[in-house]
Amino acid sequence: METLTQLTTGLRWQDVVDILLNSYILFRLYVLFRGTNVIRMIMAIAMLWILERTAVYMGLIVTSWAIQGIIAAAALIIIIVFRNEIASVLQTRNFKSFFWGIPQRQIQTPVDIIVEGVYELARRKLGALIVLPLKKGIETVIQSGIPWKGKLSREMLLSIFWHGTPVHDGAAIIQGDQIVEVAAILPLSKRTDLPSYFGTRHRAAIGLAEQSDALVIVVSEERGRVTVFKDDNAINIDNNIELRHVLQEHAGEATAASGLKRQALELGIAAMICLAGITGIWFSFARGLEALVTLEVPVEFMNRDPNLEIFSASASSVSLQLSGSGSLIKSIRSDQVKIKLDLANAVAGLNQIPIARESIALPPGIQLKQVDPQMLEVNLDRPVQKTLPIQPDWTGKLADNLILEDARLVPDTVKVVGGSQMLKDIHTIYTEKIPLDNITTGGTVSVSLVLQPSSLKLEDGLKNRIDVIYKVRRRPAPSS
Ligand SMILES: Nc1ncnc2c1ncn2[C@@H]1O[C@H](COP(=O)(O)OP(=O)(O)OP(=O)(O)O)[C@@H](O)[C@H]1O
Repeated sequence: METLTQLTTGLRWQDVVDILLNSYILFRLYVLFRGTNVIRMIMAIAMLWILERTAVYMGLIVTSWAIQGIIAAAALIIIIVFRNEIASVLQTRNFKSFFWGIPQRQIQTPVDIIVEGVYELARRKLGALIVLPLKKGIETVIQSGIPWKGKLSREMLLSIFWHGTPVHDGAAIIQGDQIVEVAAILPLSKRTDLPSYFGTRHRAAIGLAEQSDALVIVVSEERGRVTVFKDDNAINIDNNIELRHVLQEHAGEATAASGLKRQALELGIAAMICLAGITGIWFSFARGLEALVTLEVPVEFMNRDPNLEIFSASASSVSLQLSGSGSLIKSIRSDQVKIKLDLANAVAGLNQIPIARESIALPPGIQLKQVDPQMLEVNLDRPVQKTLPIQPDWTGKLADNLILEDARLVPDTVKVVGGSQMLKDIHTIYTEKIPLDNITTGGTVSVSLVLQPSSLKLEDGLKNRIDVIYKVRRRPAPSS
């Protein structure tokens, strides 16, 4: 319970959307590919992934590498081996079914109409091939014929298989109470043990029965006989009662397979598995074994009064200790973390700005552990200009027999820019130290100015160097 609370604390609404959205995408993929071999391969890959995670958790390095390799190869195999199946699924679905369509409930096949139609075809010796698919799709096995959206009726069956009709060759496919396709080409069986009177029509029926769970009815043109093919069985039908019985059995399976309750249960379980899977993946990334990192992040100031300038801050960057799952922490960069301090309430002078949690923007899944320092001192002031005299900062001592007679500075004043408060107390700018010890004659020395405090600046374009022209003379010898 405690672990659950730990896991869910700090869960943002974006995280919930993240989990739900990806679960829905996974669920839609399931709905799109269910009943095909692709979904079985994807499930196998999912199992491998769980194994791989377990191996990583247990520290089985080579095993986890090996499984990773198998997963990569399996993903490639799916695309290559099942490319036709994938293409066929994508082609046969419309836009709606990709995103929100719920699979339609199978409408019950009207068995009596088929029985009547088939026996009428047999009586008239009209060859016919009728397919009643069950749960597995047959799109990938047959060569699709001509789409035919027509309500199933005895007359419709007779007219489709009438010799004069252009679509009488091939098979008619019935789904629910609709004939959905005619002139479909079925795969021929390669069996060698078939009776000699089984020509290509029968072979095609056997071929489809072998490769799917569909039931196929054949009306022989030559013999006027009805045969039903299902799985590996060929059932010779002697009368319409027998045919009704076989069809009802198949229709019962179809209803059970596509019954609303069963379908709702299957989709409900699939939805729960998708949600659980994505939640597991999300938590393993976002809340996996916790790791720590310390980042030095530069501070950005915002909402400053435009009449004030920042003349100094106690630090320009802040050290943040962050925690999160190992994989997230490993990939984090300092430019993904931002610290924005609000100076809207700051006034001229020294301001203490606390570094609040809200002013730190972190990537999703990363938590803040520690901030150092927790407060910044920011000195704001109105910038002003001031012209100040320059003083040479002599150091050391001239030789005893020499006197510094004159020193001229070029220029002898300088324009500086700084905060108004600070400049109030500054009356002179000093040069860097000029040693007297080595001076023996007059001359010129080029020196730089010392700008103290560091927020003090020279006016734009001014050079931080001046010339000091000095003269020395010999001290008159003491009169004896
Ligand atoms: N692969 C196929 N898929 C769908 N229909 C096929 C296929 N091959 C043949 N047919 C259908 O079977 C007809 C040919 O039947 P054929 O006489 O060769 O078979 P049969 O098994 O002897 O049947 P019948 O007893 O009716 O003569 C074709 O005109 C066509 O309508």
